[in-house]
Amino acid sequence: MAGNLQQFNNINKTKDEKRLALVQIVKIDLNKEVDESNKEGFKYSPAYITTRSAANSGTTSERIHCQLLDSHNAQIVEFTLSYSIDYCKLAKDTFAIQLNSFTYMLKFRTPKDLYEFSLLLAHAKKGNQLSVFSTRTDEASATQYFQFYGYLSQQQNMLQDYIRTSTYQKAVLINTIDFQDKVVLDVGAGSGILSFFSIQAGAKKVYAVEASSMAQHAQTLVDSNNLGDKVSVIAGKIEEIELPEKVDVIISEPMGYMLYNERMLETYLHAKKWLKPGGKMYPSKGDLHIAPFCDDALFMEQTNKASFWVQSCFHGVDLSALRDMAMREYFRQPIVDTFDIRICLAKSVKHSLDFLTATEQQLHKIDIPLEFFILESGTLHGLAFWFDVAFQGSCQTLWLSTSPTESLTHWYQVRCLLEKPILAKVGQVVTGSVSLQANVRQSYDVLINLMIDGLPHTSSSNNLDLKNPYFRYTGQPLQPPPGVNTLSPSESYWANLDIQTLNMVNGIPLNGYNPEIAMDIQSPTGVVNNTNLINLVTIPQPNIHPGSISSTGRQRISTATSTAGAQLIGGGISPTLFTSNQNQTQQLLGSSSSTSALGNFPVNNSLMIGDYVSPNILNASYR
Ligand SMILES: C[S@@+](CC[C@H](N)C(=O)[O-])C[C@H]1O[C@@H](n2cnc3c(N)ncnc32)[C@H](O)[C@@H]1O
Repeated sequence: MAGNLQQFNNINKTKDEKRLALVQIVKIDLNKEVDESNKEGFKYSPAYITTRSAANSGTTSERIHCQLLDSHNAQIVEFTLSYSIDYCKLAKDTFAIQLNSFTYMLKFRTPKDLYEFSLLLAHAKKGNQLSVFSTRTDEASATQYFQFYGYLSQQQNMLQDYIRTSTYQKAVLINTIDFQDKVVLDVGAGSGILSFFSIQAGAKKVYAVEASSMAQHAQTLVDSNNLGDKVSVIAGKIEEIELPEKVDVIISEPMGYMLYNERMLETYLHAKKWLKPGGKMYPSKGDLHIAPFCDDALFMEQTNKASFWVQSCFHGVDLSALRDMAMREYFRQPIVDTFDIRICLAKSVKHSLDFLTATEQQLHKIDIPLEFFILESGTLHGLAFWFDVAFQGSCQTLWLSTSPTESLTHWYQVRCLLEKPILAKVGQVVTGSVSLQANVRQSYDVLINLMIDGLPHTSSSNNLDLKNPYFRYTGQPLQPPPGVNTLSPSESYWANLDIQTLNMVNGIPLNGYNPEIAMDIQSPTGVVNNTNLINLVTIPQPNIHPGSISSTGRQRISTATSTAGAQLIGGGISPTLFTSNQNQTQQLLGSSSSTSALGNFPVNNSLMIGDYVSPNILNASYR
């Protein structure tokens, strides 16, 4: 009898296949009585169980594949261990496992052998338990999601969002004290860009965890940048991987549309199980802003689309029975694009989330009470959403903003329409709520409820599907909403021109009224070359693509006239300009040409839309 389990543990048929000895296997058909031959079976005679790990489809977790073999190596039964398999210890040396309608009694030579075998099973069952991620995510959604992020082109789109990427880099580099000689966890590392920034700030070790196949590309970059000793790329989900140590800092870019789409913030919060007490989070806080807006054109556009279904004789067919369904479908779509802040009828309500203290569970249902003091009369067509995140570093706090008043990012803004708009008058108070209910499609059902305070008959609500937004951004310059002019536009235009003319000499703008500007320096081409003015040709341009979102969408509407002011919000200014003088910065910010002010890169909006594939085309866009 080959009863020593330890001895058989060492018999590896393949690298990860183990053959374990059993005393005997008795198969019991629960519907029949145990026959005589099976009684014999309890005598010691060799039998085996072999276990082999097999990758789970689409995930990095492993299953344990088992075979029960008799003494002649013939297979008795084959099965895969899962958390749902029933097994129990029957006696100090006997173990029962139920597979389909049969129970197999596995009798071991000694209790110690049984104990070792049950440890193996317990471990396998644990390994097969659904992770937090799998429990909350539909498998098809996860597959599509990680396929999306496995494309270099999608990572490029994010990297090329200049506001996003440069704000992250700046947040890290102005707070090197938080990174110097520290251990960092990069949650959802993608190409590894945030890991590289952490190393630039002096981190001694970075664990770059990435669940999509992008992990391989990140490894390539780590190797080609000779950082293999400092950056460890770990392929897998944060919820399922193990780290060799706890970390001082967690860095991540987990924000989706409306902040919460993708449910990756939950992954970010989950990662705190690896954070040392007192550790830092980059970013550390998120604010979701919500404001009521008026936009007749948008409302009409959606309504008109549904009007197609009003036709009573479309190729001879009456479609009108589906008109209401079509309306429902269009109004269930949150609209992703940008707008002039002046369409907002009241100041935004802010809902803050402190990433250091928040829990994953808190994000399963987010209820936000609303109270708006109407500042502008108009038809309230719905709610506009945008978000800001803060990097509250030990040295300095930096904000990354997706506000309509700031430079456009690839998150744009999101608007949720009401099918039944509300007429709101200045001085009135609008109350209500937004409820975000997480779903297994890595997104949220958005329920909005609004009414003029004290007037229940004005109440209006809508239920939207954040997973299926309508991508409406065209890149066209923004039009101010009608009815915002309190001065005569024609007169103020000419008045403005007069002021500009006063400030020009031979068509060249003066630095205010500064008489000291020398206008007499001639370039070899004969063009006046004023050293106080920025020279777009000779300024070294950063080797950074300004991003696919740019000047045609919206330049930052800013009251800040200094570079410092712009730096605060991570505005769309090239790093080289942080050192240039105020005139230069202002001149560039004021640029309205169709080439980017940041590096003379031509901006092609149709290309941009092509890069950020509309969810309505592929139904697979997360950003
Ligand atoms: C918005 S991208 C950010 C990529 C990169 N950090 C950057 O800033 O460019 C989010 C990344 O997180 C990964 N990710 C999402 N959920 C994850 C999870 N649960 N575990 C590990 N990676 C995840 C995605 O595959 C994706 O590459």
